[in-house]
Amino acid sequence: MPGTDKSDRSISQVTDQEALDFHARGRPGKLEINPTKPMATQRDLSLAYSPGVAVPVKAIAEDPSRAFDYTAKGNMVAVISNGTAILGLGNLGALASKPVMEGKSVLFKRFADVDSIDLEVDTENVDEFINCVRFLGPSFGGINLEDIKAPDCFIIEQRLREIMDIPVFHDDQHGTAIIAVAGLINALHLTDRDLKTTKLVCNGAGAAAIACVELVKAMGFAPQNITLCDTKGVIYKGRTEGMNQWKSAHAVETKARSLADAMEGADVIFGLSAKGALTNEMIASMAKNPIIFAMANPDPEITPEEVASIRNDAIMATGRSDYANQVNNVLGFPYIFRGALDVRATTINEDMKIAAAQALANLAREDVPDDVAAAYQGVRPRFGPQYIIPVPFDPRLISAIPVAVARAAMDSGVAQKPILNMDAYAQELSARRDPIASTLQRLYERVRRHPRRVVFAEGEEEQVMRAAVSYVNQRLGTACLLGREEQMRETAKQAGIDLDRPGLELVNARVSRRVDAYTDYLYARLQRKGYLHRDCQRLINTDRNHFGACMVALGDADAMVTGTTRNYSTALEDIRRCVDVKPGHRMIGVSLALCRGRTVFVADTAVIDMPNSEELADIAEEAAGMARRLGYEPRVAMLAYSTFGHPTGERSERVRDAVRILDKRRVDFEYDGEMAADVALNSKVMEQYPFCRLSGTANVLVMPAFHSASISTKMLQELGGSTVIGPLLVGLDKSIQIVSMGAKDSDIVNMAAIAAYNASN
Ligand SMILES: NC(=O)C1=CN([C@@H]2O[C@H](COP(=O)(O)OP(=O)(O)OC[C@H]3O[C@@H](n4cnc5c(N)ncnc54)[C@H](OP(=O)(O)O)[C@@H]3O)[C@@H](O)[C@H]2O)C=CC1
Ligand SMILES: CC(=O)C(=O)O
Ligand SMILES: [Mg+2]
Repeated sequence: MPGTDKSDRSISQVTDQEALDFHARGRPGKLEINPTKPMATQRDLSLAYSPGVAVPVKAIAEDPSRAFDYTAKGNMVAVISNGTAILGLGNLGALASKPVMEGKSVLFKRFADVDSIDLEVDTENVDEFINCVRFLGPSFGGINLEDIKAPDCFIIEQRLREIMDIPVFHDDQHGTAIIAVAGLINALHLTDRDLKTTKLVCNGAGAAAIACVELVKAMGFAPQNITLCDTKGVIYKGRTEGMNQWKSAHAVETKARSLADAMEGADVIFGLSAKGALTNEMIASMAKNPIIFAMANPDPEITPEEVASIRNDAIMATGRSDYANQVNNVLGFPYIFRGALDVRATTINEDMKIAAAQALANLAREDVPDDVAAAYQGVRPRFGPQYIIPVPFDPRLISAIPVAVARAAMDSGVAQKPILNMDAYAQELSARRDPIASTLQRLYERVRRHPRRVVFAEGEEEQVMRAAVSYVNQRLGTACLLGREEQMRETAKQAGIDLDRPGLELVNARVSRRVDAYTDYLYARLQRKGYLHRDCQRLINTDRNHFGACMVALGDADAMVTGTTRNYSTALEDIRRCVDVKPGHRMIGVSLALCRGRTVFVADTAVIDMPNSEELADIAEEAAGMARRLGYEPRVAMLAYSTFGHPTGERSERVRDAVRILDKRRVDFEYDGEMAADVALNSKVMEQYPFCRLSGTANVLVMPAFHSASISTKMLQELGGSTVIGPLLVGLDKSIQIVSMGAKDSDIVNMAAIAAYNASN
């Protein structure tokens, strides 16, 4: 059954229940809307709403182009569907299409920082649909039509393009065509084929198929070498059944009548139809080194496993993320609109589409640099049959494709706001990349290559169970859930969590054979600190933090994560009874704050209350080490309220002394101070101190005390819109992390991955 297959093939394989839970949990759905301007005071209200709002209203009324300056229009795309062709699932109606449309909107934001809203229009009447969309034009910078069945989609798109002055793009047609053509360019290259003589069969003659065939012909394929098939078989000249003008335009003179006939000796098959439409016999009858793009979603026309069982000379692609070569329009629409919006293009024309396809094809041929390799599950890909197209998480897409699209728009005369400096534009685009995703991806990737056994100490908690399941599903290693088995099973049953899977272990301290060993170990550590043997036995038997930490201390697990049910300091005390600080190190907390394309490490956010100068220097070293382990070259700012001696004060003196201590220690990273936070983080302000030894703005901030560290990270999170991960515990002899109370399963699994990562580094 789709979605329940638990084979090892995929790291993103999900069960149906997981998919439902994902959508239902927290705020239902996948989107929310956030304001971009403060709305806290009477003055804010007066500016944002009446009377202030009247000023931009009048400006726009006078000059409509000002809407791009004063409203969100220029970065806003509507994803619009009537649900008549939802993926390959058919006509399930407008409402049922909402999860897909919300998903597309999220992908716009996630991959290209385009704001997007989904609109489901409840009509199958073409004129009604067109009328509904045309009048929405002023609200948006672009319209992305989605999952509208053929031939209605052709009429809808064409009419809307004629009457609207913003780009209208039917993603299933052109997005799919662009990606399929990019993959095809590379597959033809690898199989040494000449496109003029290559024979292509396309199964499906709907939105995606017709657009693909048109783009393939525009590339130079000979029309007589392309055979289109639909549910009635081959579309041949003279056929009358199930025809329309768009199919007729591609009808060929041929004796072939069935898909099987057409596929005999074919070089390429495009599947844009439905699950299972291709048979083993058809695949066997294709030419040598066939190119097979089975693009139906969610299930392809034929699976890569089936193809592999028949022949080993094929280049195979599907629309799914869990196989090599994902030919899916997600690789296109976010970036194509990004480029089109940035030059305020009036349309997305053929030149822009071909430029996008070419840019995508070229990207797959480039060497994959280190920071990109993390996006490719495990092995660094090299251009070849298993890698003809980049993956959606490839961080280079955001700079490569919009640049090509914007340039093509400018060259073809549809750009209303040309970009003068393309290099600067490419850099700006890279900064739009979501930094948390690439940091975590790199980390996950390392753990996947060195899977670790992690203790989830609060195993009876529902969110902890979900995190453990996710940890295992993502192939990060073994998850040990601590708790009473009966209780865990009951909670899991209620929550619909399947605990019976390889790699997930339920560990009950009360019946564990290791209780004596852990008790003896703990007693040896605590006997001169007022603990009797039976006190230690009770801690091991009844307290999961102690039991879990001893598992790690005695090598029965590599790492541990806890904290959802106890406050941080209590959990830390529990752990410290069982685990030492690493010799020569100091235990501190480091938080990662990710905001507007920047990542900064803040320390110490967890342990030392009022550090003296020595301790501040230690904190700098530990935090710099952590930054380096996560792939950042540290530039450490020793923060204070003063900058390089002004104003003077006792706390700043300590920070200044810490810098002198670091000088004496000859540490191998950049640091300077004392300095105020704006000097550390703003290059313009830093320029006023030309002697400052940092080569750029700081990415590690050492706070003068725990309270300032804690207060500032929490303020960043609450007011500054930053994502804050941590505090991460650094300097312990064993890898243990504490999440904050009430952490969500995704936070817990991130922490477990970090703990697993630290266990190897
Ligand atoms: N990988 C990707 O990025 C994308 C994949 N797709 C996939 O392509 C498929 C079609 O989508 P779309 O074009 O939007 O849908 P449409 O409804 O516009 O077209 C569907 C077409 O497929 C044909 N078809 C359906 N079942 C079969 C079959 N068993 N054998 C032959 N032909 C068949 C229909 O034939 P008839 O005309 O006779 O009814 C029709 O021509 C879907 O599975 C979708 O998920 C779509 C967009 C992007
Ligand atoms: C990917 C997509 O848009 C589809 O399958 O319809
Ligand atoms: Mg679609």
